[in-house]
Amino acid sequence: MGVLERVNSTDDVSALSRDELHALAAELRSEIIRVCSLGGGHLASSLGAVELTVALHHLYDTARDRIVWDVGHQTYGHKIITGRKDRIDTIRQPGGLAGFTTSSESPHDALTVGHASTSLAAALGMALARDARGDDYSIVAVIGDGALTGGMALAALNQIGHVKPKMTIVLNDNEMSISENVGALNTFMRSLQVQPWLHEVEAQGKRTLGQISQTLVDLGSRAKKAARRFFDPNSANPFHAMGVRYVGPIDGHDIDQLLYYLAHVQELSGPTMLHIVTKKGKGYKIAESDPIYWHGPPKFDASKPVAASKGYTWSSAFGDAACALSSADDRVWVITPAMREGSGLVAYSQKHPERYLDVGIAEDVAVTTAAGLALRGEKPIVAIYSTFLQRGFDQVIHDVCLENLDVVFAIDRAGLVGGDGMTHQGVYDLAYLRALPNMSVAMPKDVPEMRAMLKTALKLGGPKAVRWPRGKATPAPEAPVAAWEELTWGSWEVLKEGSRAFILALGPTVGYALQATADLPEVGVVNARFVKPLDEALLERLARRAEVLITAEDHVLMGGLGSAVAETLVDKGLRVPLHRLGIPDVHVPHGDPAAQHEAFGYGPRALRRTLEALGLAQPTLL
Ligand SMILES: CC(=O)c1sc(CCOP(=O)(O)OP(=O)(O)O)c(C)[n+]1Cc1cnc(C)nc1N
Ligand SMILES: [Mg+2]
Repeated sequence: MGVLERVNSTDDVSALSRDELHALAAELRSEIIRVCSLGGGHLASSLGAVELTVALHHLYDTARDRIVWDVGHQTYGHKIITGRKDRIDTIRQPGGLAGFTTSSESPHDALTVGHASTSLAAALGMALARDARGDDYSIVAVIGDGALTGGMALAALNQIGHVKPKMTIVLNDNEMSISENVGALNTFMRSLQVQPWLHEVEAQGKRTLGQISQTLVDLGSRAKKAARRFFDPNSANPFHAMGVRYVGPIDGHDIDQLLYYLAHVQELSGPTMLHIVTKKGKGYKIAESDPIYWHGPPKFDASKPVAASKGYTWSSAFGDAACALSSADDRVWVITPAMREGSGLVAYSQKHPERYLDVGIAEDVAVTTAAGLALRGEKPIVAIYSTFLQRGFDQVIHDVCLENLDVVFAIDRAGLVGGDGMTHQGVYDLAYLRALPNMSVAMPKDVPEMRAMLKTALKLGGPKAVRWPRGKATPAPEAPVAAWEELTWGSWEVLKEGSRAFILALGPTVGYALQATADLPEVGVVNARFVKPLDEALLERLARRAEVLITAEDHVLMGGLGSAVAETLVDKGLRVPLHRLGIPDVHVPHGDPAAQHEAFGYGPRALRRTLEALGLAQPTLL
């Protein structure tokens, strides 16, 4: 029987011998590969955190002590050994385990996460609560080098260094975000990592000295640090400077080292950062060699893993459009907050490196850097997921809209996103952007319209958001920017006339509406492609003719297209009945977006049922 079979609780992990811990790590690694091969998932990050996971669960009672994982995507091993091994095959599947730590799922999950850089502030709060109550449980925040580029993390570190609560911060440094990590801290961390050979000499020296006396080992270590500071005062460690004790870097795949340092650090007062160096994808050659693709692969054949093409997606279309727009106008820049691959910008970053900027996981910095560029006459495009734009919302108001600057927001993953679930749904941006003076928001039905919207937005200037969903797109023939359509900003298009009713559709629901009404000449379909400004003149004409209007959107109802239409009808005193379809006031978990669209009433079959219920279509027997 393998060790993992005997692990049914974290108490079991605490009781394991060193050899059994090593065996458990190997079995966890195989299990993570197997699970991700079945349904996809965050493979490389979880593989890189295996030894750390085993060491933490051996040392800490995680039902009581708090392990605060940043992002929480690297926790497949954590989930397996905290009582969820029998359900781990369901991870990210409809009704299955979440892909990130989720407090409702297990007492071992300290909090619900998915967005980066929150762990340090959350851990600080937990430490304050613990100390205020006179409790003595341990708090360990685990933050990746990518997540540490987030402003929240650095601001929290500043506070932690000031308040000095007893806590451990494990910096899991694998030199990767999703792409290669960026920034000065990343460069500094590289300087801390001396060449492997020097590491080996040092380790050998420690082993030899250790056979004589541990005190000598400690003395040697202190002498090394003193010498480093003496010969190179600039090696002043920023973490030290922020009042956080720094220890490391150590090998994050060496369980013995991890146990030794974690146990010692645990005894120290105040906050201590333990810097561990790991390899993203550790133990799975193909993931080690390509941690970018294997950060979050779709399902694959574990016996012969190959990186599969994701096909032509909306992100591909945007990447191509950005390349063309930047070639046509040398004032066009593209800024991404650490989502080069996800936003389809690999080719762009190679073709226009001089006008490409990856600011790290720092959406606020992305937005305000764009504002700075626009203030000097450039034409920046902020390429950003809908969910992550939430991190730069104040900057959109304060730094872009107030000055009415020429910044285009190219918003990817607008709508329900599937496996990433609750923390990543892109379903609020219409509501929060629509409210901003000077901002406008559009959503194309297809790639030519995406191109037209981006071109027109850049030409008109001012803050403009163009949003599109996750997933496949229908390619359009290549064409020079000069040949791309220029739109009348704020104009809708009637795709299908109707004598009795109209569906005002947006993005994916345009296709759904055409599908649901193909045999219904009395029901028209409008591509309501601008949510701000609405096409008020057309809306008024439709409202005066129709028996009923229906809005259908892959967005929360509160504040979306349907709200905008309702407000306008009321303001204009138009009494036509309005039927709004979209996401109700709930957090939507991971699942299959198409099935969720049907469940929320705006998929093609659900739309048809609504038309039947409104007497606009014959009820079907099915
Ligand atoms: C899952 C997800 O959405 C991830 S995982 C990840 C890289 C994290 O790098 P880190 O070094 O912290 O961890 P590593 O993968 O182990 O190297 C990013 C940028 N994202 C997207 C992202 C972007 N922006 C924000 C605010 N949160 C998230 N989660
Ligand atoms: Mg990393």
